[in-house]
Parts: sequence; structure tokens; C-alpha cells
Amino acid sequence: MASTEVSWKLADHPKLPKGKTVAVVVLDGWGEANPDKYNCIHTAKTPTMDSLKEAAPEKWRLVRAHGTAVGLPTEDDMGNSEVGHNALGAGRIYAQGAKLVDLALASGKIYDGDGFKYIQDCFEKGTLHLIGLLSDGGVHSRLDQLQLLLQGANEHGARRIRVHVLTDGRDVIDGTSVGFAETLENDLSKLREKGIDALIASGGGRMYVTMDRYENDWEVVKRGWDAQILGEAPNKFRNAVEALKKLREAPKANDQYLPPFVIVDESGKAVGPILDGDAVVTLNFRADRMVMLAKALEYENFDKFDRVRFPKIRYAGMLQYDGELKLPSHYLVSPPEIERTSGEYLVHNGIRTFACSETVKFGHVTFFWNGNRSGFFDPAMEEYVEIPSDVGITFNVQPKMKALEIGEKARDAILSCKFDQVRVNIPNGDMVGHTGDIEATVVACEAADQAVKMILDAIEQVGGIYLVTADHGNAEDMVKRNKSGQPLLDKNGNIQILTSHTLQPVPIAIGGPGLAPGVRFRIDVPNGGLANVAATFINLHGFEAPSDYETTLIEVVDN
Ligand SMILES: O=C(O)[C@@H](CO)OP(=O)(O)O
Ligand SMILES: [Mn+2]
Ligand SMILES: [Mn+2]
Repeated sequence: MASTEVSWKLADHPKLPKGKTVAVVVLDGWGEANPDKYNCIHTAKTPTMDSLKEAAPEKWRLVRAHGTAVGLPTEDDMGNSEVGHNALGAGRIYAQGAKLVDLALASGKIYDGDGFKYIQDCFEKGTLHLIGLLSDGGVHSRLDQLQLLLQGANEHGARRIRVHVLTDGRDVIDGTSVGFAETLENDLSKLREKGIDALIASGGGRMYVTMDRYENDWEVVKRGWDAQILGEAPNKFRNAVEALKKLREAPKANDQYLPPFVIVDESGKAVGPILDGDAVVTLNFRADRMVMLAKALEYENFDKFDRVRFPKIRYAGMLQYDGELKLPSHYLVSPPEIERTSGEYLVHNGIRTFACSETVKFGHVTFFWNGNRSGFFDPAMEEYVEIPSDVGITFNVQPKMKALEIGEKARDAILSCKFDQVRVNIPNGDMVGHTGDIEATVVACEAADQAVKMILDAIEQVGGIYLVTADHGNAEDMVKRNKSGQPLLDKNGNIQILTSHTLQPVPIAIGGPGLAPGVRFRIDVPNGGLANVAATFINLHGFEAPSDYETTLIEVVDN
């Protein structure tokens, strides 16, 4: 539907009043799982979240947050922030980047598109560079997609290929980088046997090299730039597998934070700097951690760091990462067209919105929430507050992060009575869960619970309504398990720490003095997922949701 034809006016809800302040709280990485010692949410003292579950069973339930419920290819795909917040904000399920890329590769349509044709022009004289996360995590990228693209690019004329790898250890078990690099090396050697000059050119850990987000720390992107574009890094190796093995030997080294390295030839020269006339593809389908590199690769005017050299390349993203900025301008696969999100409806219906998180999750409740669009729908109706995150640390060192500051800002926004919706993301369970540090994750969950309490107390004071939920699991399970749920041990008999998200459902709770009597969760939406939440909070604002939104989770029974 073109936006000119959209009727933005929402019908009044027949039973629910308008004018209540609604707090929408998203706990990042907070799923529901069996209570055992690897469940940090269970171990942590979380009296507020516990009381939501125990006090009002008809106002607490679980919703699906992974797999097809959030538009991912299969039920084995864990949830993640992008798809989770997209579903929460848009109220519908869209086939997401992972799936769209799968389809475009399977049908071969990816090679017929304008994006591929644009880079293909360079194949005769230049090198094709592929930059991206090397794992099968399926959150930002997938190895099998890289493998298909390598094959397809070769069949469509690429003769010289360089891959710049970012190691994972966050969506997959730490240490798996070596195996993924071996698989890639094997594929590249097969291409070399066919006479294609194909090599890994550089690498580094995703959290230390390239994949920063929301402009938290441009140094991260610069480290990648130096290695990938300039061919410069403190660590030089002849081969990537050897590089990973060696760099992992350093004390406390892990895949997420490996330092940058470049691969050099026998004379010590980098094998794959990016030069004038080359083609570049960023492999990740997920937006947030590629936008900064996309800006550095695409913008003529750029002052975030000294690029030293700005090669004249043809650059395409796997997807277009930002629909508002149209960034990058060339891309291989069209992103999901997420339109008419709840935020856009709400500004058209007089709902004033406040959204807040700290930097590392700020875009989750703004950019992802609004369908991967930066900016406001109506600046007069919206205020977005970003609390600067700590920079240059792993979050197990400061597990409380900025939870209480987020709680304070939300509290003040609620008490100001200037907003109808106050929306936050509380990052702790997720960001600390990703470090694999169980003790710190317990502290993180306790801080998140305190922040929720601050918000609920403020809602109590103004007679408002709260809706508390999460975007996917993480902190509720910190160990890799076999099919029957038993923890898996590594070869030394230690448990295998799970740094990633999970497949678990997440809780949703509603309440507060402003919630009309008789409101409760319906029992006829047993498979409800994150996409059902938007209709639910639109109802809490006193409106019917748009008819094509996934159905609401609530009903009003006459007492
Ligand atoms: O940190 C990230 O990029 C992902 C995990 O890869 O986590 P989230 O989806 O919670 O942002
Ligand atoms: Mn998340
Ligand atoms: Mn996460």
C-alpha cells in the first residue's frame, strides 16, 4: 500500500479508554526456561519480574520469539534483536533478511538484480571483496550463504576474490572460528584449483573489529578499515587458520574479541587490500552492525575517522541496511518492506512517544522498532533518548550497565505526563549473557529487575499501564545442551558455555492501576508471538489495531 493511500486513523477500542500512560518495557535477552543453575534469571533475585508472574496469572503468559514466529527460515533459528524488535514494533511477521537471502540465492535471482550487475562490472579488471561475519549463527549472516555466493560470483565472472572474515563466538560457541575458517579455506582452495585467485585477506573478532553498532565506538570500525581496505594490521600471518589458532592462544582471547590481522604473501605484502576498481560486498543481512562500515565505504564526506585512502569501488550490501538513509545505495537483495509500523500509526493518532535505551541497544527501540528506519515519524510527537554506553569494555565488567539510568529516564518521562507511550529496552540480560560469564549475568539480571521496578512504580503513581516483555532468550540458559536438555561437556570435562541467544519463549506481563478491570490475556491465541504485542499495546492506548496486524493478546471480560 503506498503511504498516500493509507488511512492512518485508528478506530476507537469499544471497551478500553484512551489517555493512560503506557510503559512498554523490553528486557533484552530474557527468556523463560527450566530453573537450574545455568538459568541466570532464576538464580538472580528478580522480585519484580517474579511478582508479575506469580501475582496475576491471567496477566502473564509466554510468547514465541524465535523461528517462523519472527520471520526466520526455520524453527531452529534462535531469535535476535532485529527480528524481535521488528515484530514488536510492526505487529506483523515479515520474511526476514536471512530468509530473503536464502530465497534469492536458491532461485539465482540474486545474480539478475541491479546490485549484482553493479558490482559485476568490476570483475574483469578488479577484485571482488566479501566482508562479513563468518559463522552459521544465522543472526547476522550464514556461512552457507557465503559459500553459495562465492560459487555464484565465480560462475558469473569473478576471477579474483578476497574474503575478509569477522569471527563470531557470540551466536555460536567460542572457538568455532577455526572450524569455520577451515571450511572456507577448503572452498577457496577448490576455487583456486579452477584457476580462480581466491584467498582470505584479513580478519578479526566481530566485537573488536568492524561490527560496532549505533556509533558506540568508531575505533572498532577503523580497526577493520585498516585491515580490510588498507591491508594494515599489527598481526600478519600467511594463512587465516594459523592466524586464528595463534591469536586464540593469548590469555583470555576469544573469538568475539580477536585482534585484527592481515594475510600476507611470502614477501610480507598484504594479499588483499581494497583498491580502486574493486567490488565490495558486505555479507551480513542484518543491519545494525553493518551500517557504520557501510557509511565508511559509501560516503564521500566522512569524518568519523581518518580513512587515509578512500578507494573508488563499487559497493553493495547484502541488503539495504537503512530504509530512510537508503544505505547502502546498492544491495544484492531487497530488504523486507516493513511499513505502517505501530509507531507511525501512533503519531497519527495523537500518541506522544518517548523511547530510551543506552547506546548499544538504542536503535533497537527506535530503528528496529520502526522497521529499520532511522529518524522520527513526527519529531513533534516523539522524543528519543540515548544514554551513552560504556566503551571499550566487555559488559561482564560492568554488568549493571546503564539499567538504572534507563529506569530513571523512563520514570521521569512517565511522571512528566508529557508522553502516552514510554518505551525502553533494558539490555543487561542479553549483553552480559553474551559474555558467557554466569556470575556477572546474575548481577545483570538483578539490575534489569530493579530498572523494571522503577518504571512500574512510576506507572503506579500516574495511574498508568505497563506491558513488560522481551525480544528473545539469552540469560535464562548459559549452557549448550544435548537434545534431551543435558549440559554438554567439552573434551576437558568442562561445561560448554552458551554465549548465544536461545530458542526459548519470552514472558509478557500487563498490569498497572490504569488497566481496565476485566482485561486479561485471551486463551485462544496459544501460539502468540512477538508480532501479537503491537496490537496489544495499541489496544491499551484505547484503539483497535489495524486489521492486518497480528491479533491482540488481550480481551476485556465484563465483571
Ligand atoms: O549483539 C548482537 O549483534 C546480537 C547477537 O549477534 O544480539 P542482539 O540480537 O540481542 O542484538
Ligand atoms: Mn536482543
Ligand atoms: Mn543479543
